[in-house]
Parts: sequence; C-alpha cells; structure tokens
Amino acid sequence: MSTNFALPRPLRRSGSLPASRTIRIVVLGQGAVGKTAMTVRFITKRFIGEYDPTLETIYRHEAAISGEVVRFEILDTAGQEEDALLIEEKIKWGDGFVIVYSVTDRCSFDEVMRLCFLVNHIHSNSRKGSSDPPPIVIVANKRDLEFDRMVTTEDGENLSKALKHPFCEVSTRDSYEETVVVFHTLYSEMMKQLSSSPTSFRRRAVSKLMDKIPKIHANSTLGSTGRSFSFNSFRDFLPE
Ligand SMILES: Nc1nc2c(ncn2[C@@H]2O[C@H](COP(=O)(O)OP(=O)(O)OP(=O)(O)O)[C@@H](O)[C@H]2O)c(=O)[nH]1
Repeated sequence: MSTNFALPRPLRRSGSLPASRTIRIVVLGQGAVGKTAMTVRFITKRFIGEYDPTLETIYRHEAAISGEVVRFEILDTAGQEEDALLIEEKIKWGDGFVIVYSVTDRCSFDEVMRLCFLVNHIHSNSRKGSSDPPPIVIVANKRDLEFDRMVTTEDGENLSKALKHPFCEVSTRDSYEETVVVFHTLYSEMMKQLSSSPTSFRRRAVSKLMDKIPKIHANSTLGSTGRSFSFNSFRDFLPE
C-alpha cells in the first residue's frame, strides 16, 4: 500500500457495532521518532516540539468519523521499553497498532519489523477464532527532514507490502491532516476486521499495571463544555 492522503471511504456500521465504540490504539516505535508529537497533533491539531521522553500516557479522544462518534484510547508508549512483560501487557491491551519510524533514522525503520512480529505473536495467542493479524498501520514520520533522510519512501512501501499492513508517510510537524489519515486508516482496518471476524476484538484480561498509566481526556472536537483545547506547550497538557 502506498502513501495516500485521501481519507478512507465512509464505513458502514456492522450489525453488532454500537453507536459509539471505544477503540484502543497502541503507538509503538523507537525513541524520538515522533510518537507523542503525532498523537498530540491528532487529538489537538497542534504540533508540540517539547517533549518528555519518559512520559507514557493514555489519551482519550472522541472524533466523528463518517457520522459515528468514535472514542479513541491511545496509548503513547515510551520508546525505551526495557520490561518485556510490561510491553506484552500494553500490546495485549490494544485493539490496533500504529508502528512509527523516522525517515531520518535507519535503526527505527529496522525496528518496525521486530515490533510487527511481536504484536502478531502476542495477539495470535489471545485472538482465538481469528487467523487475521491485528490491525497495524506503519508510519514513516518526519518527511519534512528531506536532507537528513536515511529511509526512502520505496523502502517503506516495500516493507508495507511484505508485511501486508497499510503505510503512510507523514510530517507531523507540517500536517495535521496527515496524522488524521493515520488514525482513520487504522480505524478503517479495524472496522473491516470487525465485520469479517467479530470475535477478534474481544477484550483481553490485562494486568493492573495498565491502571498506573496516566490518562488524559483530550477532546478537541466534541467536548461536553464545547471548549476547544488551548495550551502553549506540552507541559500544559500533562496531568498533575
Ligand atoms: N522535523 C520534525 N520533527 C518532528 C516531527 N515529529 C516529531 N518531531 C520531533 O522529534 C522529537 C521527538 O518527538 P517525540 O514525539 O517526543 O518522539 P517519541 O517517539 O514520542 O519519543 P519517546 O518518548 O522518546 O519514545 C521532538 O523534538 C519533536 O519535536 C516531524 O514530523 N518533523
């Protein structure tokens, strides 16, 4: 699949799908590839340059997609994960995955294949009744840094074809719309799988460790107060 920034076509709701559905997305990738920047860009439309590399957060966000309210819970993982058990719990928690690399960092590209296999392996044990791999979108970020590029678009497309996962090349810095395409593409993949294999989205039991990850309810489009987010730096957005 190649880079294509047209939004996915409207999705028809399957019989079993409730009017509003919570979907859990895990954003994975090496450190400093732009996972936090991309997640925050998607939910607030703002590009925040500052970051805390150790921070791990679940962002709750509601968006209207094709006339439906979709509740996203997006787990932005820390790139340096040393605890194998913990990463396993996070992957079990997720329904769908955004796996990010930076076009300026070859190692982060090499890491994508390992992460895809890890996600497939962990989910193949827990998704009884489904032979499909879990929905994954591969994302090449920082395409604005053309002079520092170490991974070509073709490299990304070839990996996407080999692993059979959709691919988007984006600049989180330059484009809010491109980050929307990432999350909507994943949602579209999840809905396709839900209609072909409804049991694959049964929630798995996860450890209490997941409760320790701070949660932020960030709603820039459908806030109950009708107020949109206003903050000047990433620090303004952190929980107390
Ligand atoms: N030029 C450019 N810089 C970006 C882009 N996306 C993110 N960055 C920068 O890349 C750096 C790392 O971004 P983060 O969002 O913190 O990366 P991360 O993957 O969450 O990093 P960890 O928390 O360490 O895992 C920051 O300085 C961002 O401003 C982009 O599209 N273009």
